Parts: sequence; C-alpha cells; structure tokens
Amino acid sequence: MSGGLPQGLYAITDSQLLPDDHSLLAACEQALAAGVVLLQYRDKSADAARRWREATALAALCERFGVTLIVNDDLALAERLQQRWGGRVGLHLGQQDTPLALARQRLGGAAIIGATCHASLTLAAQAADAGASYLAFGRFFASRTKPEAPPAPLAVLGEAARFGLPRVAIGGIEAATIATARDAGAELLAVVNAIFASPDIAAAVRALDTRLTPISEFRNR
Ligand SMILES: Cc1ncc(COP(=O)(O)OP(=O)(O)O)c(N)n1
Ligand SMILES: Cc1ncsc1CCOP(=O)(O)O
Ligand SMILES: [Mg+2]
Repeated sequence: MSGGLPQGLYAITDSQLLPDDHSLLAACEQALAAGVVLLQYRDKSADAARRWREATALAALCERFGVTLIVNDDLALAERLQQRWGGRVGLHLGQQDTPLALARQRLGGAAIIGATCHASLTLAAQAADAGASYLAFGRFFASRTKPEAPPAPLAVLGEAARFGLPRVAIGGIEAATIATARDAGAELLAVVNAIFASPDIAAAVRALDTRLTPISEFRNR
C-alpha cells in the first residue's frame, strides 16, 4: 500500500477497444481476476444512459474484487455512484476537467481523486494542495490510445517523490517499458492498450505484473 492506495497495475478502459457492455464487463472481469489493483472507467462518449449502465455494472464488479473504480472526468457520475458504493468509487481529473478542490469538497475527504500532472511539478504541487490522492505523470512512451498526449521525462517521477503521494505513470506502458517506469518511481502503472487490446487479457495482465515483481522475490521462492 502507498498512502492508502495499492501498488501495481492500474487498468483504464477504452470505449473503442471495448465497444459494448458485454465486451467491457468480460474484459474488466478478466483483468481484475488476473490482478489489476485499480480500474478506471474512461468513456468519452456523450451517451449518459450507457455511461450510467456501464459504470454501475463496473462498480458492482469492482466491489466483488475489492478494487476501487475510478471514474474519468465525470464528477456527477462519480457522485451518483458514491451514493451506492461509497469509498469504492473515485475520480480522475485532468487539467481541462472540473477543479480538483471542488471534486474533493463534493466527494469528501476519503474518496480517491487522481490528477493529471503531465510533466509538471508545478501542476503536481497545485494538485497536492487541492487534495489529490495520487499524481499522474506522462505520457512516458509512445501511446496508441492518446498519441497526442504531451511527452514527459521519466525523471519527473523521481522528482515528484517530494509530494509524498502515490505516483502514477501513464502512456505507452507495456511489457517492454513497465519496469523502467516502475524503477523511475511510479507506484501505479496505468495501462490501456497493452491490456485491453490483447486477445488474452489475463495473460497480458500477468505478463505486465511479472515484470513488476522484484528479482529478489523470484530468488526467495
Ligand atoms: C491515471 C490517469 N492519468 C492520466 C489520465 C489523463 O487524464 P486527462 O488529462 O484528463 O485526459 P483524458 O483521460 O480525460 O483524455 C487519465 N485518464 N488517467
Ligand atoms: C489517457 C492518457 N493520458 C496520457 S497517455 C493516455 C493513454 C494511455 O494509454 P496507453 O496505455 O494505450 O498508452
Ligand atoms: Mg480528463
């Protein structure tokens, strides 16, 4: 645990890769069963009915696995879910989204609220002051999901240790890059494509997790 948050894989859904309720729920169930420690529902559509239906189904699924569901962008949706699932629901906010201080006021002190900080320690300081639960940096590598996201140097992860909050690395995290991001300081590794574009989601999660396992643990087995 790190500041009340688990460490490890943070899976983020994608409505193009998982275009209907069935594929979304089946993929997330496989990812959770294989060891994902945090799940974000990221849906950029304007279909409010679908978002509510999918988010409630995901909240129920996460409850079964003891994992917190993080809603991307949408404070109102997170608030509605919180009425039923309480602390099992959190929110992720970027720089163009609802101000974090307002979300903190509305969701309360116990909710997990994450903040996008790109490559900026100034944004990280502001997010920490506003009550962020974790600080997300990136993109660190080429991203298939959001290629236009601004790049960030890995060194920002080490520099962000000063805030004493869990650090999330995002952008192009896959089997070949995940250990580099972890070794640079990230407690949570956020992944879209390398999990949800895989034909075998459980195997993809295990392959990523294996690369996070310290070599000493293998030696002690
Ligand atoms: C864990 C995590 N980190 C960063 C982001 C990006 O958020 P944002 O900058 O608001 O961009 P969109 O995801 O809304 O396109 C994230 N979602 N999750
Ligand atoms: C939402 C977001 N913000 C920065 S990169 C990114 C997408 C990450 O997806 P992938 O793991 O496929 O690179
Ligand atoms: Mg956003």
